[in-house]
Amino acid sequence: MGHTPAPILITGASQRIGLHCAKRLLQDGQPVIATYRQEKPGIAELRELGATCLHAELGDEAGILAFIDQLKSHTDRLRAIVHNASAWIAEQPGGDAQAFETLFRVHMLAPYLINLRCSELLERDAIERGAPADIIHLSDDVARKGSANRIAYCASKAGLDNLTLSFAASLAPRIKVNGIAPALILFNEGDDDAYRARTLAKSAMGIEPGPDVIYQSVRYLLDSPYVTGTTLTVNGGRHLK
Ligand SMILES: NC(=O)C1=CN([C@@H]2O[C@H](COP(=O)(O)OP(=O)(O)OC[C@H]3O[C@@H](n4cnc5c(N)ncnc54)[C@H](OP(=O)(O)O)[C@@H]3O)[C@@H](O)[C@H]2O)C=CC1
Ligand SMILES: Nc1nc2c(c(=O)[nH]1)N=C([C@H](O)[C@@H](O)CO)CN2
Repeated sequence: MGHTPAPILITGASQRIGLHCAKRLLQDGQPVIATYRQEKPGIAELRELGATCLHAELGDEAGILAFIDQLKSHTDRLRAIVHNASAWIAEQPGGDAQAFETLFRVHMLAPYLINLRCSELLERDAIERGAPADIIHLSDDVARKGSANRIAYCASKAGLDNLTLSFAASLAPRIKVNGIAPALILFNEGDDDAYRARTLAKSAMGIEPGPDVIYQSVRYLLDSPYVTGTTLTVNGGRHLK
């Protein structure tokens, strides 16, 4: 029986939501393995807090497989996997096959291969603890209705929602698999006032909530012994307008 809790893997944790959730989990006393693509100040922060930070290029198969090998050289068990890494790419006129493929790989192929090849690490922890382990997919509320200007992004997130259902059926009862579908959580630096006003008006709550609402959702899913195959909508009531 391992005395130290098994780590939680969070992909794309160098900034914003992933970084916030990694820091909150570390504050909870939970070991974290964080992936990054570019060395950013957030990675130095996580190292300072004791996280293991591993480089991962999740936009191509070779990078995904290389990361899985690297991960397995660092741990033989995992409490949970949070698939947070994401590229928010808008459509180019006429489409861009390379962008489409990158979105598919980051949002679907990486979770697919990591889940299939690392479920043994989750099962090992679940058996040791006598309680289920977790996989959490960060999706997007926009998958519910489609997106006129991020068609490929949205389709890849819809595919991720379907992976949640299949993996939940396949991995129960030792591993729960759920999604979180946010709408606006955090604006980006370049978002101008007009865009911000338009976006805030799209939800019933009309606020930019910040990343802790996602950590709260992650915490709920980790702590529930019964919820699986579910995608939590964290959208401020966007579907009501
Ligand atoms: N922010 C929001 O309001 C919303 C967010 N979401 C979802 O929540 C999650 C977190 O959102 P947010 O924090 O804004 O995400 P970001 O746009 O900040 O992206 C998170 C990380 O993904 C990593 N990433 C991107 N492409 C790759 C790649 N090819 N390989 C490896 N890593 C990659 C980046 O790493 P690096 O910086 O090191 O390159 C980045 O730091 C995402 O899945 C997003 O789709 C959904 C709806 C709303
Ligand atoms: N990978 C990302 N996905 C999304 C982002 C982001 O910054 N990175 N941002 C959004 C927006 O919040 C959008 O919902 C409203 O501006 C959606 N997905």
